[in-house]
Amino acid sequence: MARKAAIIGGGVIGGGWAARFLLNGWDVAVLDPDPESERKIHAVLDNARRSLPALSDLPIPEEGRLTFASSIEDAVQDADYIQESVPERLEFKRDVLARIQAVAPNVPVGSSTSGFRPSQLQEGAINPGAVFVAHPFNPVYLLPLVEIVTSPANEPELVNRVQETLRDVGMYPLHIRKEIDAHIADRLLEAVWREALWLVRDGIATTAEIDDAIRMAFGLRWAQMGLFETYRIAGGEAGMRHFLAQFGPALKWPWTRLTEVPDFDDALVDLIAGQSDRQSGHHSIRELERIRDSNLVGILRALKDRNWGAGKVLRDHDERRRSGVLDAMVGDLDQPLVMARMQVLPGWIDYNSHMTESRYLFAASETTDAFLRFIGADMDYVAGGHSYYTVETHIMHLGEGKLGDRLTGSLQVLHADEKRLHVFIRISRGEDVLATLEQMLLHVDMKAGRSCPAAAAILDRLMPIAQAHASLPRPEGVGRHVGQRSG
Ligand SMILES: NC(=O)C1=CN([C@@H]2O[C@H](COP(=O)(O)OP(=O)(O)OC[C@H]3O[C@@H](n4cnc5c(N)ncnc54)[C@H](O)[C@@H]3O)[C@@H](O)[C@H]2O)C=CC1
Ligand SMILES: C[N+](C)(C)CC(=O)CC(=O)[O-]
Repeated sequence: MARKAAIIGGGVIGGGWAARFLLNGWDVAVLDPDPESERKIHAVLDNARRSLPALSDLPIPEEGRLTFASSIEDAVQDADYIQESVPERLEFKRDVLARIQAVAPNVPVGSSTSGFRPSQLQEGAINPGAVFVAHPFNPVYLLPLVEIVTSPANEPELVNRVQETLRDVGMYPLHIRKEIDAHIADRLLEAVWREALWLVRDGIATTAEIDDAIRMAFGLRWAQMGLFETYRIAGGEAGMRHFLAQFGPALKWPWTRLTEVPDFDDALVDLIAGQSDRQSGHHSIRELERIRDSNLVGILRALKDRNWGAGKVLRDHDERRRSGVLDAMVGDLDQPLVMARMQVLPGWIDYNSHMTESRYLFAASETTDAFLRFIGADMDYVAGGHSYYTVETHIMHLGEGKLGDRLTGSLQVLHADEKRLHVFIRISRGEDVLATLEQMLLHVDMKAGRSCPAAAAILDRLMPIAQAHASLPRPEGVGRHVGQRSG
């Protein structure tokens, strides 16, 4: 049975939480008194459905059930997890938490608060131990970080359980060592934000120029290495010590106005809002969200290819899901085995507006790799020095994949012996086969650089499948060479 999350407050952040849980297969109940809330949540969900599935080549779980509750009691009933995302006012949040705990005192309830400490939220609570801060980042359905801030009232067992829950929906819980106003990330962001306001107010730069200064340079560095690793490199071969010796004294000069706050008078608000309108007003907010989301997907996928930073979180999430997905997909062993489910992503489309040829080979690799893991030739096996290498592939293109198409990769074993694995892969959209790939793989001793028999445990899994597939009709196209007439 699907687990249930109750989302209390369905604005910018509550909507993002709802999408994160729903697209990871949880049922979600949203409570928000705003009469427009349902429309807004659906708009956020539409954007999330375009972007989140593109982070992985595994199929996303079946979407959970979304309901709109009419009361807190209704929303939190049977909930496994509760997330509060109401406006940032302490008394208001305390009141909402008290109403939640009057009906669900023992369910973990995370607060999205950007600045309050958990002990402030826990004051006067019915069960302070179940209340903690789970501070996410916009868009919650794409960005993995969630700052977990706790107080001594929170038992380690609950904190571990909450982190597990959030990992399950693809997030990266960072447990902050000590509670502090505004946690970690918002302290850093506020420093930049405050300085930027001065630069605009003093006429040094426009909002667009400040954004360029960030996105053309250090924003890119921060996205993949953060601050300290970046500065270590900036110290040259001598590293961080040299960097500190060179730039540490400059902190005293001082370049910034960090402790001062500009007056938010009408003149400053008009200046910033006016410049922002000129910079970005030709896009609606939902359009800007879509631009942001597809850029984020591109960056995250690049990091995922490198197994680095936020990309490593995506990979780990795939690994956690992979075995469950495979078990649910494979089906009868005496039929071609559905080993991969994929979606045609924007980066797979070429100048002919269809799925580019190299991606068919990629789709086949995903299929074969899943099969190899299925028979036990997984990463541990490879780490032991043995693997399968592809020595020949023949691709036939039979149809056109289009952006967003959901594809399956199925695999039929044509022949297997202790060294050779000869397979036939179909890349299909529903019943339509878009491409077939015939491949020969050889089992190799990677250190020696030559073929050798596979381990007995691998053959024990492989050979029964090969025998079962031997009675399947031989697929049309097996053994074809380029230029051969069909029929
Ligand atoms: N906007 C952002 O970038 C981020 C905000 N946060 C935090 O998330 C929380 C919510 O912020 P946003 O979503 O930006 O605000 P928002 O104004 O977009 O959403 C707040 C929602 O709460 C609803 N609400 C008001 N009274 C309620 C009640 N009694 N019960 C249920 N819902 C109620 C409102 O109708 C509104 O839809 C705040 O604590 C904020 O600090 C955290 C991370 C980022
Ligand atoms: C502006 N903000 C303080 C609400 C921002 C956050 O809390 C996190 C984010 O998404 O930047």
